[in-house]
Amino acid sequence: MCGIIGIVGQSDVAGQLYDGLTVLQHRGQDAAGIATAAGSKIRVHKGNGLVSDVFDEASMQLLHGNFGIGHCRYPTAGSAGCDEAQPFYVNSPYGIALAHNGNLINTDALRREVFEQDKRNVNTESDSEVLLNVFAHELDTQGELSPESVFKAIEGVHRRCVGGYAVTAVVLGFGMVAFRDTHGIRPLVLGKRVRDGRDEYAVASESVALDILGYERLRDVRPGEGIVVTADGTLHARACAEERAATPCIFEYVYFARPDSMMDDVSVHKARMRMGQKLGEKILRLRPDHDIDVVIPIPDTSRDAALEIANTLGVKYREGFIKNRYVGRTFIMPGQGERAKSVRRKLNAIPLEFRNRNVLLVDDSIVRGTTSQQIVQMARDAGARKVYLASAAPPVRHPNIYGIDMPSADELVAHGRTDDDVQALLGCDWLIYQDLADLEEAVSGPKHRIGAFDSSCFNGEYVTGVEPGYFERIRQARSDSAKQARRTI
Ligand SMILES: O=P(O)(O)OC[C@H]1O[C@H](OP(=O)(O)OP(=O)(O)O)[C@H](O)[C@@H]1O
Ligand SMILES: NC(=O)CC[C@H](N)C(=O)O
Ligand SMILES: [Mg+2]
Repeated sequence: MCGIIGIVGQSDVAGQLYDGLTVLQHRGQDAAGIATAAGSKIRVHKGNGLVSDVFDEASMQLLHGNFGIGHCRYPTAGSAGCDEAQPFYVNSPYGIALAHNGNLINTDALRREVFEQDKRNVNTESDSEVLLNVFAHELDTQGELSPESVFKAIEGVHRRCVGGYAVTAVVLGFGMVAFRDTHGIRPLVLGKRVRDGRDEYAVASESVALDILGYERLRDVRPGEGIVVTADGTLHARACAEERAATPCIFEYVYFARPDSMMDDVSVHKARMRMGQKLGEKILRLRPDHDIDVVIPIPDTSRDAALEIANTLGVKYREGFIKNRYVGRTFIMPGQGERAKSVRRKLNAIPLEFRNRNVLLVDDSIVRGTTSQQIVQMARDAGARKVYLASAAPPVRHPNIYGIDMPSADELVAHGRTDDDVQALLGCDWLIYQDLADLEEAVSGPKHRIGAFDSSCFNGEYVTGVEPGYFERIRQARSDSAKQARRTI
């Protein structure tokens, strides 16, 4: 899941973009970049690494302009090389730079179409560069540059691109553009602040970026909607596709987003607490006479849910694993070897909290099983009598194709396995998963703010539909073994 941000201010925005990216870092740790527009130049600085690695004082000083965009990347297409870091730039028409969160599922067909019909070469394997060229071509076919011609171009993108996408772009001499796929799979929020009596606007993947920059959260960008903020700070917005209710990716609430973010008007923190409450109630239903002594979260993301499970069970909550704050998120690391090694480097047990106790470990999700398998063993080594494991999400049994890099079903520990099989594989004494209906209810909340979700990795139902043969193609291109083979060629 990448993080994106776009700002139109009244003075240079590079500093704000940098600060915004640092709080979106949890969405992508592989590469980062900023593009700003001033005079006759779009300036782009990007590279592999964390935001703090990619930028230094010298590079920041070159990023002039009162409007710009930023990106931190977690690759789901192409390679992890620095040529596929974002934003991407294209010189015609006008000069455009674009940053994309999500994943297109018709990239191959689009790439051919862009080359044969639009006469544009896409120079990398990135789906985001394809998306940029589709947008550029669609804008090129419009008349004079105006908010309306940009909206028409976004309509063209929606007609041609299939998949999940939240996008920010800058058009030289004009302003910032933002849009969200027609299902609203990927998140995008709009904010405003006033400086010296003049309006400044920002869009970002998560509202936490708006918070720390002092922007008021106005609303989420609607599915299919286009946003244009011209360089003078005037906001234009209109539907660029038939209006429909958003079906946001439920995995954002389970794992990706920061708990202090609001997404599609739902507090991620509250959603996670409700997940804990529901799972606690399920445990009580199935085992009213349970013998759990203590509930221990697997940090970081499961903490909110674990605390509510403990409250619901009336059992102590203890921090039994200490996280090394200098190791990043393991799930979004590119290869299985690195992920597996990182769990042990990242988490260490406090034996005192485990010795002679029946512990309930809680994780937000179990995907490849990399974390839970090692953690269950660590709990036993630390002296636990029995080790139970609860997952605040249902079993992940299907690939994600809209911006989370789990393309291959056979890498998922629950794929083709019963819950008992997974329990045996992970080595725990009892494994309990959240039910999907409970998860969806937990996220939409008592006010039913979200009617339906993209829950495809849990139920195999893909809101865009999927062409026959697609899953096999991405499995061949993007499975861990395919990536490993590419690295060794
Ligand atoms: O079953 P797996 O394939 O191991 O994936 C699931 C685990 O990965 C994530 O943690 P991560 O370390 O990425 O981040 P966190 O510190 O935010 O929990 C998630 O929170 C689970 O703990
Ligand atoms: N996770 C994402 O949003 C990835 C964006 C884009 N598909 C890339 O691979 O760079
Ligand atoms: Mg985790």
